[in-house]
Amino acid sequence: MAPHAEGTNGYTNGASHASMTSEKKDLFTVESPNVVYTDDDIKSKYVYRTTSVSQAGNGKYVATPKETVYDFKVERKVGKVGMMLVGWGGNNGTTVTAGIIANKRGLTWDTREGPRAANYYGSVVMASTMKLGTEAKTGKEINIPFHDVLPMVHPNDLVIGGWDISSMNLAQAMDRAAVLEPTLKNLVKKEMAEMKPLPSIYYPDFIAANQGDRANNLIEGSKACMAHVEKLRKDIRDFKETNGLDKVIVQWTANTERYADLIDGVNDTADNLMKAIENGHPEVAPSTVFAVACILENAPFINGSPQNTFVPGAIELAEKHGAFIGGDDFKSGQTKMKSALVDFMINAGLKLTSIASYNHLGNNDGMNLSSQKQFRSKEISKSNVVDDMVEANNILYEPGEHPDHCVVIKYMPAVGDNKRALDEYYAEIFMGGHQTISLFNVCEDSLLASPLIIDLVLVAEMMTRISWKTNDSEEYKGFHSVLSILSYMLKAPLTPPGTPVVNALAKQRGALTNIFRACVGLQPESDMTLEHKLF
Ligand SMILES: NC(=O)c1ccc[n+]([C@@H]2O[C@H](COP(=O)([O-])OP(=O)(O)OC[C@H]3O[C@@H](n4cnc5c(N)ncnc54)[C@H](O)[C@@H]3O)[C@@H](O)[C@H]2O)c1
Ligand SMILES: O=P([O-])([O-])O[C@@H]1[C@@H](O)[C@H](O)[C@@H](O)[C@H](O)[C@@H]1O
Repeated sequence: MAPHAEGTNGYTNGASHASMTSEKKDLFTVESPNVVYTDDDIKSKYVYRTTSVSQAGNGKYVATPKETVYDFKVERKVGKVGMMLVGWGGNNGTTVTAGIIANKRGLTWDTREGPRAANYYGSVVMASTMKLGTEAKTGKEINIPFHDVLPMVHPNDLVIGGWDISSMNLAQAMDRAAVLEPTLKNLVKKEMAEMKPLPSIYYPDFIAANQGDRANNLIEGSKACMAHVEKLRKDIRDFKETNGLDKVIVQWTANTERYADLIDGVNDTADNLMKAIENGHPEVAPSTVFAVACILENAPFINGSPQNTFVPGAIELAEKHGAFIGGDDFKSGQTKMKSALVDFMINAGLKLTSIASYNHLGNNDGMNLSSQKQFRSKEISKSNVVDDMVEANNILYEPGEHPDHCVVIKYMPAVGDNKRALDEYYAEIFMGGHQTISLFNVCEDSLLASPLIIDLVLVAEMMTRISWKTNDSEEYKGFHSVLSILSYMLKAPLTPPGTPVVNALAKQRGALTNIFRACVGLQPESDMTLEHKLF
């Protein structure tokens, strides 16, 4: 692909590249012949620069710089967006709902440490910044709120709904969750008492038996069927119509399910999965039925739990329909730290040889995970997070060599949502030495997960308004159905079949940041700062 000639306006439609009117004045404008603003969208030509490597024999390589020109288009109108949570009555569901209400109303409440105000701390979109560039005159670094890099929906504007197998209204469920301060709960409970989860599907074999007591808000039927798919599709359509929404994003924040067996002829292809649902096959999980319903309704579906919701047939179905899916398992605390610390240690040339991760917690999630099959789903998602970082360093690790790694989770009711995470990282260092790093991390699990639920909705919704093409095609199209751009918020990132999984936290954030920058024609964030070195 011949690189686009820099400096010429790649557009002939006469649209000026600075005239822009939109409901919300953008924080910045990109002045470039490759970026055009209209009332409806932002179009940019972006030169994507990579290095193509080929083997030259006897262990040598040839590295060839490569350029691909992409045309990106961002729809500027945000529209009215709904967030539907599966498991809305859980600790995460009630906490994120109360948090958005508190922010929307600008609430403050008393605590033992004094007054506290609503915030979005822990959300990368709402509470972090990115470097826009350096000030022309002074060279000073200018950082902007992440939320302002593209026209994104504001969480305060989200219309929230969802399903739960428990009939409790959101105020009762918030009390049951025991996460938030009573002073805050009192300010939002009236509004939350009006929120009632829709009945949901419940296939007992997929979650711990100890969850049975709360299952009193059910759609009839205890295994997959097309009636369930159609009911959930109708729920989404009704929610959209009742609230006058332009789109709905659905997230699974219900209990962790056991892994589903992967069976040829049942869930290996889209057609077989649909047939399996029609035939009521017992190996189709509730989360997969939700995924199918969302794919058919073209509602992005994100799995915040570790089970293998996206069996191969579900991924193929999403690809066939051009629907967005993402997952798996919110990356909230212990694993988030791990994906940063392991990246630091290995990239510092320290040979990590053992990672021991233990945690205990006393919330309902912990109770569900006290059942071996459900714990196994979580053990898998918490264990694979170091693979890419280890494989990338063939100086420290032989092929197939990796640190010892154990994951232990215990249910201790007394501590409730205040998860305790203890980690020990043990490494070989210079000349036969050792380094031991021990971490003790205490947090309300739901206060870490709730901002991730918000980020996942905001980014997934943004992706529905981004399309791309190359010079040799007229048609713009969406990103691949599997939204690997969501990886930063997830423990076990789902990626398009055959593409690599990246777990390193800094790389995940870099991908998210730089893809959004590319959509307005900006080059990736570079820490080279040559302007401060070459003068
Ligand atoms: N920090 C975190 O809280 C965190 C981090 C990573 C992953 N997760 C995952 O997020 C999920 C939710 O966590 P939580 O603490 O809110 O758990 P929770 O047990 O408090 O809430 C789960 C909710 O799902 C409901 N539910 C179960 N099956 C359902 C179904 N088929 N349809 C609709 N609702 C159903 C339950 O009634 C419950 O209200 C869990 O799978 C957990 O592993 C949580
Ligand atoms: O995100 P993270 O802190 O690594 O992992 C957490 C686990 O430690 C915890 O036991 C579980 O209940 C949460 O759902 C979450 O998965």
